Amino acid sequence: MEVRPTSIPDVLLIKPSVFEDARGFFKETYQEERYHKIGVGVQFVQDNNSRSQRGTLRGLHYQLEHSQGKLVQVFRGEIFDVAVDLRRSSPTFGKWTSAILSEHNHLQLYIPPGFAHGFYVLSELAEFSYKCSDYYFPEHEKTLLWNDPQLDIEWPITESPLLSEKDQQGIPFSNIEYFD
Ligand SMILES: Cc1cn([C@H]2C[C@H](O)[C@@H](COP(=O)(O)OP(=O)(O)O[C@H]3O[C@H](C)C(=O)[C@H](O)[C@H]3O)O2)c(=O)[nH]c1=O
Repeated sequence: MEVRPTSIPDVLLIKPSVFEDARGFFKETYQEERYHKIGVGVQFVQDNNSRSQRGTLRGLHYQLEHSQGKLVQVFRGEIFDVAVDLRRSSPTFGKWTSAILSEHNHLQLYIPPGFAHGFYVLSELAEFSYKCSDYYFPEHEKTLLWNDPQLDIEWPITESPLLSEKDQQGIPFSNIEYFD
């Protein structure tokens, strides 16, 4: 297992050990003791899975109350994954970091509570799977505008993305509620 730094210290890029043989491969996608040791300091309580077609952009979402830490990964396809630091007291407040996660690189991104999260699908199809450290509370969910000019996220977008109704009406960074 390898842990790689990202441009935001608390966001970790993790490469699990992958054991390949003539049948295919095996990897542990989560192991509490080992992940706590490398800094994944949360207890996960919910697993999610979404499937998206090429050009889909989901995000940028966060729960202001019941903020969720997330361990995200892709089991099919490839995505451009983004985390935005919304913790006002953080030295990287308002900064974003990204990673290409794919079925081939096996990379996982750990995003602690206090961040907005989203991704853009680069492959024909993306099977996205992630662990959350708190439950889903739709009443507390917020959507940060994915293409907010102040954040200036460098999405590798080739055409206008496929967005949900909710994501089309994201709130600009200057108007959202942040974490202390
Ligand atoms: C997130 C969630 C959604 N849902 C239901 C609510 C809707 O009926 C349906 C689709 O929800 P939504 O359009 O919010 O799904 P995404 O756009 O993939 O949302 C996720 O997108 C970004 C990438 C995230 O990081 C968040 O985990 C999450 O907000 O699933 C549930 O029942 N439980 C849940 O935990």
